[in-house]
Amino acid sequence: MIELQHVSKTFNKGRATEVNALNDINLLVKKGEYLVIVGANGSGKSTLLNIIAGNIKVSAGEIKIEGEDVHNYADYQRSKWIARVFQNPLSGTASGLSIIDNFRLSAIRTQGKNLTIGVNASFTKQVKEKIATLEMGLEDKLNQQMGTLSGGQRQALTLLMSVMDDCRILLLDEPTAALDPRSANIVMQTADKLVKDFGLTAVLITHNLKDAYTYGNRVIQMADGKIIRDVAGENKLTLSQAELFEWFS
Ligand SMILES: Nc1ncnc2c1ncn2[C@@H]1O[C@H](COP(=O)(O)OP(=O)(O)OP(=O)(O)O)[C@@H](O)[C@H]1O
Repeated sequence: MIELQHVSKTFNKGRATEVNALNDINLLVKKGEYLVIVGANGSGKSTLLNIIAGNIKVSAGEIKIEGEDVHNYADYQRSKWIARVFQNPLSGTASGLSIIDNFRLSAIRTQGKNLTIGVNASFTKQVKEKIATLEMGLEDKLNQQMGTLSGGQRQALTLLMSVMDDCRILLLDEPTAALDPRSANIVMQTADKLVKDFGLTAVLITHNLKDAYTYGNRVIQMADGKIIRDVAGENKLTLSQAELFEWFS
């Protein structure tokens, strides 16, 4: 669960370049909800995601994650709950390491000093089984360098790593913007499956009408740092693509 109360963010306060990126945002994303955020360039979508992730501090307001007040927590302190997938497939994984070493690194990051991970055969088996669910044939290439994989394969593996970490919240920041349509489809479908299978709370930023239409059970539109439209459940299902198209401007 993610809860924002009266959250505002001003960049460059007091200077000629001052921007009110977020204006008094109130938002409750319930456990298991898959929220899609749309809106024009500069409407505040990334700032909102960065504030949830802890990459930037709020100028005013409160933020709770899984019921805990994380107002002053940095991103690394929030990483036990939050996984994030960025636009650039290179950001989620280490190119020079193998697939299995990337999974080890990811597990060590969240499980701290549990050094058994590195030598544990059951860990490798577990990773292999998880990767097989992607149906990309990567389960037989655990020792292949991550840098040799396609962008779509890397994004799908990044998604898997985040759920193996036991994260409860998945932040998807235009995860398919740099991918060809086929890879983009695989990544979006993988994310959707993981959100459902693991009951994750997810937030997706997208400029893609089809993705906003197809995925998620709630959609909000941002404009000038505010949430100006918010539709969930049945009402999202009945929203037509033509109606949703209006939300992108
Ligand atoms: N670090 C920063 N310093 C100064 N201004 C910023 C900073 N980050 C964002 N802004 C400004 O805040 C406003 C909201 O930006 P934000 O990136 O959140 O919008 P967005 O909806 O994600 O846009 P896009 O769709 O183009 O990614 C914009 O006017 C932007 O220029």
